[in-house]
Amino acid sequence: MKELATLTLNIEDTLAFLNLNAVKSLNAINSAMLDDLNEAMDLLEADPNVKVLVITGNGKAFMAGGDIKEMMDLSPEEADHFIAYGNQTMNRIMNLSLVTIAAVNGFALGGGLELALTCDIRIGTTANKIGFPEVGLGIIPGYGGTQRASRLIGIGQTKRLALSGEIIDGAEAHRIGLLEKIVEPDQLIEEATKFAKQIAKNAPIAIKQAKLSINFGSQSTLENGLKLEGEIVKGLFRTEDKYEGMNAFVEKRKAEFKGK
Ligand SMILES: C/C=C/C(=O)SCCNC(=O)CCNC(=O)[C@H](O)C(C)(C)COP(=O)(O)OP(=O)(O)OC[C@H]1O[C@@H](n2cnc3c(N)ncnc32)[C@H](O)[C@@H]1OP(=O)(O)O
Repeated sequence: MKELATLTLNIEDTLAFLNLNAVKSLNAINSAMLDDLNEAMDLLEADPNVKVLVITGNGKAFMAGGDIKEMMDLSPEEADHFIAYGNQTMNRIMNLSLVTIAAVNGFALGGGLELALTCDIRIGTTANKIGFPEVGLGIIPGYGGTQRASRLIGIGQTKRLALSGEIIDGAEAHRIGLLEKIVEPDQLIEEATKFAKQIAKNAPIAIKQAKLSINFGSQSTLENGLKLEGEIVKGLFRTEDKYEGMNAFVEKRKAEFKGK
């Protein structure tokens, strides 16, 4: 277990658990947390064994957003740096080659929702309070929220949240596609772990390439996305894991993937 000032990182074989741990401020994200997130990613990138990362928040919030107390006195130039550092960190999380699951507990507001949006999968709870309250503070989502949310749930639902500051519950977030699954609060980590294990048992290169293909496609034309997908599938036919997966099916046994 690695314990940093604002979070802990626990690596258990092929799974990793990152718990935001600035409980007193409801895990509000500030420069110290951005530093810690980058240090955690350094550790994750150095461990090729880890296949899936689960991010959650200790206490009653996944994250209550950007640290208003740090932001309130920033000059526009300092704010530019804070936003750029945050964006660089969020992009780094989104582009991690391992699979990321946001286990969204309680509040996920502003930067908290933006962090969840960088993850590949969002599992929430019936007790969630989710939204973009930034307009009530005189700003807008600045860690990619207006862009990533509209790609996930569409322009209309994103405007609904980002223009009004409306806070929605888990059931509504699930209904509009902001959460892929919801469970009761006491089931959250169990469900996220179960789903992480389900992902981790699949062919490692295939998992990474599926993520890459989907992420690339969400930012490109259909034509270019299909081209990349085709190249990836062709490449996967050269892997040992493809032979193992298909042979195991025909031989009616469990595949033993090597990530080769
Ligand atoms: C680039 C990114 C930009 C952004 O994300 S802008 C920020 C967007 N987020 C928000 O506007 C949400 C702000 N927080 C709240 O509205 C409330 O909190 C909640 C509704 C989430 C929870 O309310 P309750 O249960 O009454 O708790 P509490 O007493 O307000 O919070 C406990 C402590 O946490 C601090 N805190 C909460 N959110 C933030 C934050 N975003 N930045 C800095 N501190 C925060 C509070 O001040 C307080 O601290 P103390 O006990 O010292 O009074």
